[in-house]
Amino acid sequence: MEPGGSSKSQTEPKKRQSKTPRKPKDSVLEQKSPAEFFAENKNIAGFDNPGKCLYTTVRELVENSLDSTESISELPVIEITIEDIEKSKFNSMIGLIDRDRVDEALYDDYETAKAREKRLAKEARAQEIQAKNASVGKKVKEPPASKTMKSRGEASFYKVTCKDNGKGMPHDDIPNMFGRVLSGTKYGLKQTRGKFGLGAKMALIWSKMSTGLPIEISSSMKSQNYISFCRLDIDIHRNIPHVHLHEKQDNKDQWHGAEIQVVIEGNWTTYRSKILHYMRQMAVITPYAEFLFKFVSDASDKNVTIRFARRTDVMPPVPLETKHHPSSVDLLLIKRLIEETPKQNLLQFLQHEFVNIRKAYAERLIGELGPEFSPKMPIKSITSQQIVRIHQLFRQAKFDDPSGDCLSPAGEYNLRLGIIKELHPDMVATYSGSARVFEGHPFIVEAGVSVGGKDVKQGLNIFRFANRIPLLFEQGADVVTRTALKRINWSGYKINQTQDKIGVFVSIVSTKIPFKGTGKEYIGDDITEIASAVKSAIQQCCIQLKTKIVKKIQAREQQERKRSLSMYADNAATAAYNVLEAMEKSQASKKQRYEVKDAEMHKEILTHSTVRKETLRELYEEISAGAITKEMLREKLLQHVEQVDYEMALEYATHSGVSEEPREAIFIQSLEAAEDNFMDLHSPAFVFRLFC
Ligand SMILES: Nc1ncnc2c1ncn2[C@@H]1O[C@H](COP(=O)(O)OP(=O)(O)OP(=O)(O)O)[C@@H](O)[C@H]1O
Repeated sequence: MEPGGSSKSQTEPKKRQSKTPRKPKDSVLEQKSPAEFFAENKNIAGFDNPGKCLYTTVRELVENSLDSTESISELPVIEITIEDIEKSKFNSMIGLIDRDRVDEALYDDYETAKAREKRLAKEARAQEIQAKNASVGKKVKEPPASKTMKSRGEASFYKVTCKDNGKGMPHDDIPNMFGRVLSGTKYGLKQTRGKFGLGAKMALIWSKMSTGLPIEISSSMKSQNYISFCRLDIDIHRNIPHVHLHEKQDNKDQWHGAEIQVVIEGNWTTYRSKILHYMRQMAVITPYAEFLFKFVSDASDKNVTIRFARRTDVMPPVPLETKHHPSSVDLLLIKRLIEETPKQNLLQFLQHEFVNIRKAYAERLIGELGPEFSPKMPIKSITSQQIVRIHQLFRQAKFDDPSGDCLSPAGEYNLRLGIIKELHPDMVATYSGSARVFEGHPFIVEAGVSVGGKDVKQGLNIFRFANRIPLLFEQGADVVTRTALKRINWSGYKINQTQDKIGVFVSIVSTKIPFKGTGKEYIGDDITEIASAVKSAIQQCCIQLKTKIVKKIQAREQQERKRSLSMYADNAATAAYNVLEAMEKSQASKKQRYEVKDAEMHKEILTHSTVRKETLRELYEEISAGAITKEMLREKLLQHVEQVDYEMALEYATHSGVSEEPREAIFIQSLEAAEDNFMDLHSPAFVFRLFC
């Protein structure tokens, strides 16, 4: 179709078809479409209540945008706007005329005159008590919110828009991508944020349930001369898109990407901080992206605009699609692979449809399967029974672990940058573990531990990421929280678990994140492989931090010693001078020579003074002539403290191996920083990325 043209899609149902025959007359059996199932159980996809629905909608759209931009290696520029839609504006959007209440007593928030009087009296009493408490300096509690605030049925509506500079979508695929539950492009074995083919559809289902308004999608792929525009909702019973408008429009600016707009019921007040937290954490794990977040409402004092600026142009490599590991497949999957493989015989099938099965190993496996199997047997002739035999062998045989090359971890460089950018900690250590494996799926755990910083509370502040998605809910049961709380001996690393402001960042990437539930909120603590990798990554960071902390403590102690010694210099000089002066006066009368041998303090002062005289007589002469003053003694004492401090620092540096002056970090920018053309140099204190 040409730009400007419009059509009703074939996927639009005919009116009379919209009701699926539920069950034959004499049967008790019922069926549900996936869309119906998720509409009825929307909490399992993170759509629990209006506030959480707003949060999850933002999250699903942002994550789709990131997946899309990264799939074409484009530095992400993502704009998210939540627009508060007032009731009358919402009504006019759906063509409903505002109507004043006539029968007040019908409403949930209606108060009889008596009830109102009672409430006001109660509120006045509470205010009085508060005023009294305040006047005697007692702590004043926030007064309970007035009951007249909002009626139960009064909802808030928001237009959520997310625009990206990603890959866009093929024109004809858009209706199914947004209007058919469990359809997507991320089902392959690959590390992606999205997986289920559900998120965007859930936003649409929620909009249909709460506002009845359709979703709008604009999209253009690279070098496409048109923009696809699609307005659609979903036929829940049949799980098919219901397209209102699907057309091609001019793309004068050669824009590529997608813009999704959906109007839903939500609750900004209760989920504001969660949404902002999510954005902030997304900025930590994605420092190469630029996010512009806006909340817009008629009350300008409530409006929010936050730009999370891009801090690096270095993007993690694009995750690669990989093949199944023999230990991770089940009967169904083997059957599906057999049906779909282009390979002709069993040998080729084993070799090409799985990782870590080379030709010689495939031949050994076939030998082990038994006499009814042979390398040349046609793959399509394999029976269900034979599939069971293959499965049994796959479970028992030894295979090398998958390499993890297909994964795309954030990288220590980006993780560190993100932490520094968002938290400004006093110190930070990062660590990237090597690939490990869980049920045939490779995974990599990276961790960062920071101490101190801006907006960080005392104690453990845990930040969890899975396939570079921040996880904000169900923290208590998560493997990272449990490990940090129970399995790390913080004090052993000189970190005070309750007093210090500790940031613990753990990012796990895998071809399959074993989330508990479909809500992608947390990873269980019951997977030993993951739990042990998380523990060791955090410990590695702590080891680095301990070195830094010990140095810092020693420097601080030295500083304190120096400060207190300097503090006493004045008093000590006065005391010593007074003693000397008194002695000089008494000696002047006796005119006796006096050798200093035993007065410890005097000896100390004299030893370190530049005035080295053999006898006190000379000293007395200098005192009486005013050549030695209190001020001079003080100066000499301070010089001595300075000297001792320097010697100690030197001795410490010799012991701890610091042989040079402190260094400043410098950044060298390569002129042609080709992708992947770099190497990371690791040290306990930093990671240096060298571009070739
Ligand atoms: N902003 C976008 N740019 C390009 N393609 C998109 C965008 N948003 C969605 N899509 C496409 O629509 C498909 C469906 O998205 P949806 O959010 O429903 O599921 P998903 O991202 O595949 O998985 P999950 O439910 O786990 O998030 C995606 O697989 C993707 O191909």
